Amino acid sequence: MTILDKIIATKYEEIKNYVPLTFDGHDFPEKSTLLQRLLNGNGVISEIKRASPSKGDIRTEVDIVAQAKKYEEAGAAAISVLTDETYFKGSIHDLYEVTQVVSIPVLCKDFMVSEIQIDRAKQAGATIILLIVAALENQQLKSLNNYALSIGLEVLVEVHDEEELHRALELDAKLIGVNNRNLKTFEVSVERTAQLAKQFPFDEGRVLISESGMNTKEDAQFAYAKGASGILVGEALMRSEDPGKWIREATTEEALK
Ligand SMILES: O=P(O)(O)OC[C@@H](O)[C@@H](O)c1c[nH]c2ccccc12
Repeated sequence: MTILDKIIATKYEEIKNYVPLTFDGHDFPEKSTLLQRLLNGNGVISEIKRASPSKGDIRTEVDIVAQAKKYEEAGAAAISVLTDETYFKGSIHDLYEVTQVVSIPVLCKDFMVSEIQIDRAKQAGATIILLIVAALENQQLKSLNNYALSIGLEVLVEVHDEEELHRALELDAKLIGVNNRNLKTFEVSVERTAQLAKQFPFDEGRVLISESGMNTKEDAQFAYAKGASGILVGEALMRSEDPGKWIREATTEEALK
């Protein structure tokens, strides 16, 4: 059993125990789309990540509202909030706290296997959800994708190899994330982005986002040079003394317009 299998199995258990949310799903600051922002220029999807199965605790006691505001002020393309509780020490409440205070797009970062989770993400104010191709059967992938789009959410479709990229393209996904980290072995290599970029149809209105293992500005420049429009950064920003500076240095001028 891989770690991904374990996370998914736990997720099904978690879903059984969901208590209805009290958030009303309205009155959030209005948010632009991530796709539009990344078509304008290269930017950083900045993540709130307290812990992870590969790194253990990163910064569990962070003031996430302050952190999210720093991200937004620096010109982040979007904010990603890890909501998985068991393996990442996040929660749907973390997401809700962030969506209330920012007006840039917010990604609910979780292992989506059911429409209930998508409804909850929306109720908590997310504007984007993640679908991990490696974690889903084709039918499930399609129906969750259609469902999320039908309720007005954007979908970031995550891939790790060529076969998964083709499955994402079959959905006509516009936001495709190449995860540089293998979720089965935790191995990280930015070369993944370079490899898959070679197969990527950079037609109008489709963007590649390079996810994970972006530790330095040079990593960001490398990903952009290979064709990425955005990068998704968690740990480096959570550990940085000045996440705003990190984001500004990895964002192009056009992205801020
Ligand atoms: O902390 P990093 O290496 O910058 O990675 C961020 C992000 O890409 C990573 O958190 C991530 C990418 N895809 C995921 C799927 C589930 C959970 C987490 C992730």
